Amino acid sequence: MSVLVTGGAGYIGAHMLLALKDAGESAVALDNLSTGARWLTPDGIPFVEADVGDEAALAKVFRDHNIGEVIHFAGSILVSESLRHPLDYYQNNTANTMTLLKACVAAGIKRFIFSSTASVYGTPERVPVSEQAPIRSISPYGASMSMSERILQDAATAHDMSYVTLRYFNVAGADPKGRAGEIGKPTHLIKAAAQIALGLRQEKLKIYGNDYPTPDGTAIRDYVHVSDLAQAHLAALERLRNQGSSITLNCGYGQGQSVFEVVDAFRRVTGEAMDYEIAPRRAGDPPQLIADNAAIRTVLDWRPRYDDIDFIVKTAIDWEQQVGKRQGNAA
Ligand SMILES: NC(=O)c1ccc[n+]([C@@H]2O[C@H](COP(=O)([O-])OP(=O)(O)OC[C@H]3O[C@@H](n4cnc5c(N)ncnc54)[C@H](O)[C@@H]3O)[C@@H](O)[C@H]2O)c1
Ligand SMILES: O=c1ccn([C@@H]2O[C@H](COP(=O)(O)OP(=O)(O)O[C@H]3O[C@H](CO)[C@@H](O)[C@H](O)[C@H]3O)[C@@H](O)[C@H]2O)c(=O)[nH]1
Repeated sequence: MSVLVTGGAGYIGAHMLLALKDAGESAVALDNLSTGARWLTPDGIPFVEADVGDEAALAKVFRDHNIGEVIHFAGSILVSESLRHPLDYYQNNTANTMTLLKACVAAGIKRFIFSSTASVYGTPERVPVSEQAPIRSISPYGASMSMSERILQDAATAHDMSYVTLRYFNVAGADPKGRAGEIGKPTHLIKAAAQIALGLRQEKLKIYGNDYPTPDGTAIRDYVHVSDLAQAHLAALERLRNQGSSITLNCGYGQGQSVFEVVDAFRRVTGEAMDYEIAPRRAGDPPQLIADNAAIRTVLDWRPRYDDIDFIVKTAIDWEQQVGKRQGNAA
């Protein structure tokens, strides 16, 4: 049996494929290459170029490959973009997830892992935020994902499917062996800062807001290394295979860094201070998101290996250096 990884040519999906491959699992990647790239997927893993909104294409994948489980990463991920294009976000994250679930039910898939997000909490009343906190998204992105969570829950209950929904906090860094990393537009803080630190972009880092109600005025996030996140999915898979019940879990380290603290980590890692400028707050950004991760540590026995902001920053820089070279070679 193989694991179907949707969004397998994307940032987190590619790391998941590496983790599956390293664990000796058989996997199939599916991606429409809207933000992902075929070259990011590891060698030896079958790749299907298709859209998760295409029910016929999905039925064919389930027919052609012996799929036992689905891990669903395909989607649109940017909070600020979702405010400008809400309908695209509801289409890609909610409607297309529903199509994927219909295809799974038709194919008799019994185990499903869903990539959700801390954005479902909106602006939490207190941090660390637990899974029991109210769902109060403040962006179409967050709302599109919380709706998918609910659709998955209802479909699973009715169709004898079990699932793990993982609410990721801010995923960052790159494979420590340099086999994968984040590609595409540098909108995420750590990717943007890594490019600036390497001189790949001749501009100052923009810090979106220094007037948040946080100790240094900049927004706080719980940055989780992408390889630790991939390991959490392997543990989730094991839970489902051992007949564990469906569950929704936060995936973050339980500690936050402000934007200034991330800038400081870059200084420690590179030995040079980074030039920055203060810009207005970015719409849709909550002041603080930090995970209460007690549940995932207990239920999945998740033991992060890379919960160190300097290590995250280092792997992000190493990856940008490598991708910079690759693009230089391609030019
Ligand atoms: N990166 C983060 O910090 C973060 C945090 C929380 C949740 N998530 C969630 O994790 C998932 C993966 O995010 P990522 O950071 O790897 O993003 P990404 O953009 O790198 O990967 C998404 C992949 O899905 C593909 N895709 C998009 N729409 C598709 C469709 N309709 N059909 C087939 N393929 C499609 C893209 O081409 C891309 O390869 C998303 O659901 C995202 O919301 C990410
Ligand atoms: O150039 C930049 C980029 C970001 N930030 C700030 O850095 C923090 C983190 O921003 P970013 O890295 O863009 O991530 P988020 O907007 O927090 O969103 C990410 O993390 C969420 C979970 O918390 C996921 O759901 C989203 O998919 C993912 O894009 C925020 O306060 C931003 O305002 C800057 O100050 N300058």
